[in-house]
Formats: sequence, C-alpha cells, structure tokens
Amino acid sequence: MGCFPCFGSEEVVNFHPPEEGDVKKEERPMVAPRIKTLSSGSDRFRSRSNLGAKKEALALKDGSGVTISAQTFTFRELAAATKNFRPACFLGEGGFGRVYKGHLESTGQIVAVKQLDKDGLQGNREFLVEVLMLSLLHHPNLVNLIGYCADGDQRLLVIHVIGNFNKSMQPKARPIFNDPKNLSKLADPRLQGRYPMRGLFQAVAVAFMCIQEEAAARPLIADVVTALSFLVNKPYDPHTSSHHSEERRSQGPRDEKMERENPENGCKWDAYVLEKDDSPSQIAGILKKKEFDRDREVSEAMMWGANWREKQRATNQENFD
Ligand SMILES: Nc1ncnc2c1ncn2[C@@H]1O[C@H](COP(=O)(O)OP(=O)(O)OP(=O)(O)O)[C@@H](O)[C@H]1O
Repeated sequence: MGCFPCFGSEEVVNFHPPEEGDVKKEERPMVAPRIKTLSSGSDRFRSRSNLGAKKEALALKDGSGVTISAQTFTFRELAAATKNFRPACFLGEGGFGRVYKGHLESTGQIVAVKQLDKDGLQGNREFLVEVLMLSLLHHPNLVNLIGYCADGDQRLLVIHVIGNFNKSMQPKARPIFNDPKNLSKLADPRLQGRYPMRGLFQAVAVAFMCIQEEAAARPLIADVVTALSFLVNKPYDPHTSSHHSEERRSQGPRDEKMERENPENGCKWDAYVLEKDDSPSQIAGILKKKEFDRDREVSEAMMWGANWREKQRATNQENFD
C-alpha cells in the first residue's frame, strides 16, 4: 500500500510510489486522514523567537531517495507579508481562494500568497493535494511552490509571483480553441506534427477549463493532473498522428467507420473523427460526472506523479550512462 507522507517540520518520511493494485477502494482515502499532521507554522513560531530566521522544510522522500521540500510559514508571517491581506495586494481569485502579492521579510522575496477560502468549495484535502502536486511536478508552465502555511484553520500556499499573469487569456484562447488547425500550429514544435490531434485538442480543452471566468467552475489541480495523465497514457500510434492523417487525407477519403472500428490501428485519437467526437464538454463531462471518485483520482494522480519521476530518473540515468 502506498503510504501517504506525514508532514513534519523536521522529519523526512517515505513516500512509496503505489504499486499496481494499490489503488483499491477500501484502502482509500489516502489524503484526508493525515491532513491533521501537517506541520503548522505556528509550532515553529512558538518555538523560535527569531521569526523566519531558519527555513524549515516539509520533506517528502520517495522510495528511491528523491527528496522534495517546501517551507512552512506562520499565518503571522504571511499576514505581515501581505500587509494583512490588504486589498491593494489582491492579485486575483481562483477556485481555491484569494491570491495576494506579498513580501517575505525573512528573504526579501516577492511572492504570491493563496489563501484557502474557508467557506469555499475546496478544503483540506485539496490544499494538501495542491501542496503535493506543486512539490512533485516541476515545469516551466507550472507555478513554483515555495511553501505553505497550515496554522490553526488557516491554509495558505506561497508561490512564486508571476509578473504578467494574463487575466485576458480566455478571450485570446477562445478563437484558437475553436479552430483545430490553428491549434495544431501551436503544438510543441519539437513534436514536428507527430501528435495525436484529438489528444492535443483535449489537452487544450483542459487548459481552457482552467482559465474559465468563473473560479468555481475551474477544475482542481488533481483533476487536471488526472485528465492530462489520462490523455498522456493513451498509446501513441504514428499512423493516427496528425502528420500521417494529413498524408492520408491527401490520398483521398477513407471509410470513417472502418477507421473507428479497426482494432489494429487503435484509432481513438484519429484525426478523422476529431470534428465529430471532440468537444470541450466531453472532457468537462469526464471531470464533472456525478460518479467522479475524487479519492481514486487523487490516488491515480499521485501514482502518475511517482511514475513520472521514475521515468525522469531512468532518462537521467540513461543520459548519465
Ligand atoms: N503566482 C501568481 N502570480 C501572480 N498572480 C497570480 C498567481 N497565482 C494566481 N494569481 C492570480 O490569482 C488568480 C487566481 O489564480 P488561481 O491559481 O488561484 O486560480 P485557479 O486557476 O482557479 O486555481 P486554484 O483552483 O488552484 O485556485 C489568477 O487569475 C491571477 O490573477
């Protein structure tokens, strides 16, 4: 059974990547029961007179020795950093809660402080998942987690502030999203047209959901990871990539039904069925369907994180050898 890490200011705990068969209903939930063991910044504050003088870390260590860390902050530190969450420091509001710009006295860093809305839709569990996800996943397109505060009933995330956080993204994204041809031009140039068109479209659908005007309608980070891992785990078939589909398109029309039903080409992602089958609402449906089992999705997302790191390690090792 994959063990969910305890959070302790000094301790390093083992995070065993779940193994096949680990994600069983009866063994869930993995997240909620341990949230109470989050190291609270206030413990640190009480035990130390020099506020913020020493960095403490939430440390997670996986089975193969990779340690990831995040600092803990007291609520007092973050209140001071944001001038008591003054409206002038307000950056925006998301599904999680309000986001403020702050100045950390201890390091002089300018940060974004996300305060969990206690009356909001997201709770302790989502907070913990967000801490974990942002600690585990590092990518230029993902915000960088500096630390968190779990002080009393306060839950806050401290992340790197992004200067040009573009609030007008959605209107700009809409025309691109509605035009699959334009969309494919935006795909990673390194892929050189070798991507499944439908997968690409759905990935953008997920991105589009994340920038919806109404904060409460945006998916949780665990949902995003789940949806993307679902897409990423679809087998890549070069015969159904957009590149090849373009070639085939130029060779004349094909029987779409046959494409769909041919078990050999596994054409779930075939460009021929793009226009008919793909829609943002389809992905939205996956994320919002009533029987959506959040515990399972979170477990799967964690497993995906572990697998991803394993792949990274293998690649690094290959490059080293
Ligand atoms: N790192 C940051 N730097 C600058 N502004 C930010 C940052 N993070 C969030 N914001 C501002 O806060 C708003 C809400 O962002 P947030 O990430 O909380 O929303 P979200 O996509 O609904 O995600 P979540 O569900 O995690 O809240 C953004 O539109 C932006 O204006």
